Amino acid sequence: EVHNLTWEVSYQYKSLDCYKKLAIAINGETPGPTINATEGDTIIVNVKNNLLMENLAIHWHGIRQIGTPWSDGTDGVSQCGTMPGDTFVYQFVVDKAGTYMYHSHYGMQRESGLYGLIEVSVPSGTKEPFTYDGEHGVVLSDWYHSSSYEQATGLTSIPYVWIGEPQSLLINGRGKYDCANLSASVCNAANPECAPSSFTVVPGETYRFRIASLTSLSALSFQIEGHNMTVVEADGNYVEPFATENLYIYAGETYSVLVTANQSSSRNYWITTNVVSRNASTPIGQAILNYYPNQNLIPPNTTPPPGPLWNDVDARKNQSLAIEARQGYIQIPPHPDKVIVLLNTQNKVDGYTKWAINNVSHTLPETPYLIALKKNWLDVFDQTPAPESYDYENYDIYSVQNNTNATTSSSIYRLEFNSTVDVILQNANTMTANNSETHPWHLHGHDFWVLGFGDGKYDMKNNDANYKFKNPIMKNTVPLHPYGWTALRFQANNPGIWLFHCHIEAHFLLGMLVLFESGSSMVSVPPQANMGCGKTKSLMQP
Ligand SMILES: O=C1O[C@H]([C@@H](O)CO)C(O)=C1O
Repeated sequence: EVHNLTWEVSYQYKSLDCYKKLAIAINGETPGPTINATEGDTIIVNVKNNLLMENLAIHWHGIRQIGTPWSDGTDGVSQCGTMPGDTFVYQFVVDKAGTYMYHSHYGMQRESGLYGLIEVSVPSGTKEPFTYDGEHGVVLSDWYHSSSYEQATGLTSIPYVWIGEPQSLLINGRGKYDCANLSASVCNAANPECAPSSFTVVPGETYRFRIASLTSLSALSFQIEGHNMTVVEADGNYVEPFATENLYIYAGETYSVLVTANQSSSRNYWITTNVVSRNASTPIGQAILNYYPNQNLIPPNTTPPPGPLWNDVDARKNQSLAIEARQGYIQIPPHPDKVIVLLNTQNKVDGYTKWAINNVSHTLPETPYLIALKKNWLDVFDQTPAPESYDYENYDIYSVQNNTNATTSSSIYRLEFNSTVDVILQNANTMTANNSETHPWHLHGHDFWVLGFGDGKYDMKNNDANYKFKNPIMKNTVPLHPYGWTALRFQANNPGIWLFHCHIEAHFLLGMLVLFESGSSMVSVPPQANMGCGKTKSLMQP
């Protein structure tokens, strides 16, 4: 089946958390429309940029774009941003059932609300390894009252101005800011736009909640008062089911959990989400689990569950360790052809605060990499190979980072086509004493196997011994925990050039990204629609 969608992207005044602020909407809505499709379907999205004053690119997060790298929607990598007034047509196949998402991949635009869910069901006649009676989609996001322009300006200035913590957490685009002391024209608690989201369940039935985190900064915990959840899917891959009271979810991750409506049906229950990993004052986000036939917006008279403590790192690591592939769904190449170690540090470069990988803070070129590679334009990006390791014998990951030798570069990693690559993400202290952050790393164009997580410095001499998992799950986004390491393996089997980056908007802007090229010479000639910027102007036909 072919789904032909027409989207108009524009700024709209929204009161998502009761506070009136500009948001980017698709056909007037944020979150945008959910894309519902069946495995094997073709999705065509005609995206009209009505933002008036800024470019646009939309990334289909978790969709591997096999054979369609032009549709990955990443400004500076796969395409030139679509200019105001122009329409860009994305076309791709959703080749694997599961829960995915889409969002802007232009500057820090995602922060403004340009995102939504992609739900891909199994082909008819195929059974999933679990059953349920109904389903609900849940988009989690954090919400700032400052604009992405103010944020990006502060982050790229001297002195550095950090964005701070979000004002609200949203569940399906609805939150509640405290409007006390603000005029009703700015913040109106009675505005129906910020009434809580409500999810209706029939007593006794089991529901699949497809949950995606589109936060720009926050790591979250998600919980439903009085109900356990069973995790069954992560990033479009089946999980060996495990029950939990709360789900930790990092920016760029998706999960499916099964929830049975097995509590007293005489009332509704709270659904809450709260910030973890950072010491935020952001209030919890709230929604309602509505037991039919109670009225859907009646707030329970219980205290909403506050969720786990922000600094309970062990609980988060334990969930990471609990996620394994569902039995029967594992096939992994036994050995890597190459091992790349990526040290994550916060650095100063020429007085600017940056994030760097092996001391290189990455920048995107004017001309998209994919087209530069196809055309063999050597002057578009730095041809020096990106560094594959750091000085791990001497480097102290616990000391305050004050590298003076960090640089910026547009260099890339070139991987042999079809080779198996292990990537070890190594965390370290930031430029603040006794501080190391959580970074959710997302790979475009592929899923990877999660080989293991550990504390401290990864032991390079004792490679495989560090890998803990018997049944590594495939994912496209994985957390790197404070002062720890995360190991993953993937096959470079998708021709093109693909971003691998921290999914925190501010960190991506500040260079916390790398690029993996493989088999790009096999990619066919780029559509004109992807061109128009940098050197690609020379390819435009009249
Ligand atoms: O990139 C970041 O900068 C701040 C802090 O390190 C300096 O203000 C922070 O918490 C980040 O994640």
